[in-house]
Amino acid sequence: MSSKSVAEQQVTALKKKLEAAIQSRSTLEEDFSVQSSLLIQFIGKLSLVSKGIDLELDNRLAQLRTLFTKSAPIAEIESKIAVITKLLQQHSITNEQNLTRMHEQFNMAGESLQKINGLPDNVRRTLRALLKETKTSKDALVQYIPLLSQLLELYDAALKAKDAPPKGGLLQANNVALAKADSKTATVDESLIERISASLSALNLSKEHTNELLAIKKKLLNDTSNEEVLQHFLEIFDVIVADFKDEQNSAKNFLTNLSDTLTTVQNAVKETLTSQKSSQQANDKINQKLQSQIIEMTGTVKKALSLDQVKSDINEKLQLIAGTLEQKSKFEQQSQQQLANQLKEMAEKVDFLEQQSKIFEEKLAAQQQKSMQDALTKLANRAAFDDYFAKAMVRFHHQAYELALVVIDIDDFKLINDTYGHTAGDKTLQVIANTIQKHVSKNVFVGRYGGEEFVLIYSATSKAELVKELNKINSYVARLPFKFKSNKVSITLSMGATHIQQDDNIHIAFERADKAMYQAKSQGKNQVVYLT
Ligand SMILES: Nc1nc2c(ncn2[C@@H]2O[C@H](COP(=O)(O)OP(=O)(O)OP(=O)(O)O)[C@@H](O)[C@H]2O)c(=O)[nH]1
Repeated sequence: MSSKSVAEQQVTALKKKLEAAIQSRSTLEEDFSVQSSLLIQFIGKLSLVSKGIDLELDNRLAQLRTLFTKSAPIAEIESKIAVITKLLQQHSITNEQNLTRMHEQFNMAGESLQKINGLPDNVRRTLRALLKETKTSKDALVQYIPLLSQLLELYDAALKAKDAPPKGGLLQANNVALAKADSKTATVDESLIERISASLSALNLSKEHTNELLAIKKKLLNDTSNEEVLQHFLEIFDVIVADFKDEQNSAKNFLTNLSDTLTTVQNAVKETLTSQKSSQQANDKINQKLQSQIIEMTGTVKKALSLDQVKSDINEKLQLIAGTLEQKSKFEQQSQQQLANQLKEMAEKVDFLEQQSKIFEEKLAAQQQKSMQDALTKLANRAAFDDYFAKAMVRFHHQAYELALVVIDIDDFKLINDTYGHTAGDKTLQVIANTIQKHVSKNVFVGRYGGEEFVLIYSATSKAELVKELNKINSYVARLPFKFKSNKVSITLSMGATHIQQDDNIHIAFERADKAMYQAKSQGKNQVVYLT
């Protein structure tokens, strides 16, 4: 074959390759254009979805779209995508946080609604189902929208039920706060008054203020409008504030007296020291005078020429010395008297101070005792019980002994309050407290735990003895001749008892005794239940 035909063949082959290359490039370009337009569409949709969420994200997506339309270099497109990816990651984190917050807020709002009294049954049921459904968090915020709308509907239903006549049970507390204008006619929240009355009984004020408080409490229990209740609450606050002020003043007075007395004693000591100093100086002067008189007399004797002259000189000088000695003795007497007076004065001041300290100490001791005593029943209060029981538990864990705890609750006490009034309830509490105190064995701790609950702590009593004694107390109480509004009433107790076990702590032991007491209630009340 000639060299020309070889060249021609090569050219033809090259042409073919070129055509194939052009063909595949145009296929590639077509593919790229199809994929670019797909990507542009995708970015367009992404922009639509994320529109308004973040201005920067909006702008970046728009820029990316433009880069694709202009077929910009890949490197430029890549850097834009990196920025957008970062922004999207941040949004994903924020979204997670929002989701958690929304979940919590939703549940809180639902639970708040659940707590409202008097919610209609259907609303309560739907709410319970709704809250059950949202117990676990949703995957997207958008899923909360229908749930929120349901919750709003329930709130709406609750509000409508509240407005519906009669029985203002629902949202009653809000009513009281909101409708000042209606306060003259709104129903009085009796449970609130009962709670306040019970808390007032636990206050330890001075006798005078306790009487004032009792008078207001009496009025409070007869109040028929919220306005009166509010007025009496204000009066109660005034009495409490006045009592605090008195207490503060009495402590302040004592401290002022103490400070005055100390200042006086300090001054007296200072004066004594000064007068001692000045009397020392005066004494020195007299001694010097005496010394010079004696020296002078010795000189005169030496210089004297005749015995008569000596006699008369000595006589004269002795008189002078006697005078000075008399002066000295008078002066010494005077300063001793002065010193004795000053010491007496000081002793009186110290006595006075001692008396004052004693009074204050007694007052402090009484105050401390009061703070550990329940004002109504005069039994040990909750704080005293906590203290006593904690110490008993420490002793028990150091060396085990028969330590038992009893929780007592008066049966159907609310009924006494509701039927015969709070004052009758208070009286009942006092009588029952006295009866328990009177019939428990020696060395048993008796306290009022709060409300109509009492606690006993036994330190060396077996189960059999304990249950026997509790049953005895129960029957004493049941036989008490209560009479309210000429009705004979019998009051009973439910008691829960337990002995402390080696691996008990305060809470476990108390819970067991409390559980035993509730068991006594559920088994029909008026009985003792012992749990091991
Ligand atoms: N008078 C008066 N009542 C009090 C005092 N402390 C608590 N209460 C009332 O005691 C009552 C306790 O009632 P509930 O806890 O319902 O129990 P209950 O009526 O005894 O019923 P059970 O325990 O089931 O037998 C409430 O009415 C309280 O207001 C108080 O110091 N004085």
